[in-house]
Amino acid sequence: MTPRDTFAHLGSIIASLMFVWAVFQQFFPYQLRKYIEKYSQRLVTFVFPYIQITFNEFTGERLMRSEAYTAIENYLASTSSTQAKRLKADIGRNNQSVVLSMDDHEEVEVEFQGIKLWWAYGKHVSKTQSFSSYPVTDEKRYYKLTFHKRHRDLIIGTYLKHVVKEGKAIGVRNRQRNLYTNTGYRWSHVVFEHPATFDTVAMEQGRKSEIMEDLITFSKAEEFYARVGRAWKRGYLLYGPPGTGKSTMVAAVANLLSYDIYDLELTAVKDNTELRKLLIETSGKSVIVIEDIDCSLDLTGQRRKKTEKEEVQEETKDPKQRPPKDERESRTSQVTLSGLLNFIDGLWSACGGERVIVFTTNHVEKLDPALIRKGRMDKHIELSYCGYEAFKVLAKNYLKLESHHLFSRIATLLPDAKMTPADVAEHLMPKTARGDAEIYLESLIKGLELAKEKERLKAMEEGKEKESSAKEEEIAEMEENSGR
Ligand SMILES: Nc1ncnc2c1ncn2[C@@H]1O[C@H](COP(=O)(O)OP(=O)(O)OP(=O)(O)O)[C@@H](O)[C@H]1O
Ligand SMILES: [Mg+2]
Repeated sequence: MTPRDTFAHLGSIIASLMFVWAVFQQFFPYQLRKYIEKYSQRLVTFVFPYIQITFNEFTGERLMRSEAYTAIENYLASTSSTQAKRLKADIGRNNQSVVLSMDDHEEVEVEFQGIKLWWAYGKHVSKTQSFSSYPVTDEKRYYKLTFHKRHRDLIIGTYLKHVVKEGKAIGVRNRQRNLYTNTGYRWSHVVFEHPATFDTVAMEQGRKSEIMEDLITFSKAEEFYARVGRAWKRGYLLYGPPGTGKSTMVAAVANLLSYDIYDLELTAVKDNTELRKLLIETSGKSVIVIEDIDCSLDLTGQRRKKTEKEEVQEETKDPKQRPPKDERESRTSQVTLSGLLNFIDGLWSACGGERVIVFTTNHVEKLDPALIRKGRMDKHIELSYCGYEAFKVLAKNYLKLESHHLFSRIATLLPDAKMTPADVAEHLMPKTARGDAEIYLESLIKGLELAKEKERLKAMEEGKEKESSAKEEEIAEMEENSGR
């Protein structure tokens, strides 16, 4: 029997005595009763050297759900599922996993810096008479923390802060995440449930680990950013041909860090004021992504101009449906590069909470160096054609294959075929109910051979073009010389 059990036993004896007291109290005069009550309380506190703190589920006049209660619930979830004998189960807020918590009147033991503490879960039930004739049962749930009074300072000062911080972090990890998109200057959202993770992204393991480490370090560096006086943000530029996994990687980043995603469509934003409004509304713990940045911003500082075809379409519209000219013109006075840069540099210093900002592009060479300099876009990541290591990731994920005799043939074809991971993945997609890996690998080999041949012809064409333009230049030079 632990000392606390002994005290608990003692407590129940005192409780029984108090019950006896309650029965007989009506026979004692009021003054004497008060006197005995006061001293019995003191006696209990004296012999029971433990402190108890109750955290009710609802607090305040408006009965808001207490943040501390929710944090404790999250904090105790894993201990409860391993220790408690009676558990309650519910669907988590991410709508995917089952969350376990201890049932009524269960208790778990926790250790903090070598000190034992006990968390109990309980409820007070009271019956209140409602307007209908049926009484309504009112349940008030609570967590009760018990610890020895000699640890009072440590528990109240350090441990409770630790519980709330830890519980909130677990809550963030388990929360339902959203994908926000903007229509004009308004965000709307859907639940974000993209399955991509760094395990499914096909790229060399070394680069993958480096990116993951960078992200995790960033997400834990709140104190560092505060100390050096920098806004807690990190910029990523993902570039490469279409179908090499840029959008997939954005989803993997959000899943790794448990962040929301804000997919900012710059072409739908009228001007810098709207852009500012949108960015200020983003919350912390989010990835803000601007896809195809080269198509959204003309890098002279103005937004992409309408193509001739779009202009003609607008002009040939029914005049009744066509917006007035002023409005059409004002809609093309757009977000500027300098506006965007100002926000990236300045805005987030004023808003708390970490943010990862990602630009994607197919044409990195077109980007203004000001947009992608270090400090704005801290990491430049090239996603390129499928190499052997990337292929192996796809084969493992799509076909559950770690090795195969056809792998060596694929390894020799890949470098010259210049096939994107999206195309490789297409060959590995299940096409029949009877999924035979060999059929898919052979289809990929055929695809690679074809792609290699195309690349060869393209190179020849380019070679010819170069040759003929060199010849043209030579002729022009000769003509010029002879004319002189
Ligand atoms: N590196 C990769 N790892 C895993 N899957 C990939 C990879 N690249 C492409 N894919 C697959 O191909 C599809 C298209 O890829 P994704 O949309 O990420 O390409 P992208 O680089 O964003 O292309 P775009 O430049 O056209 O936007 C994805 O659904 C994904 O399944
Ligand atoms: Mg994309």
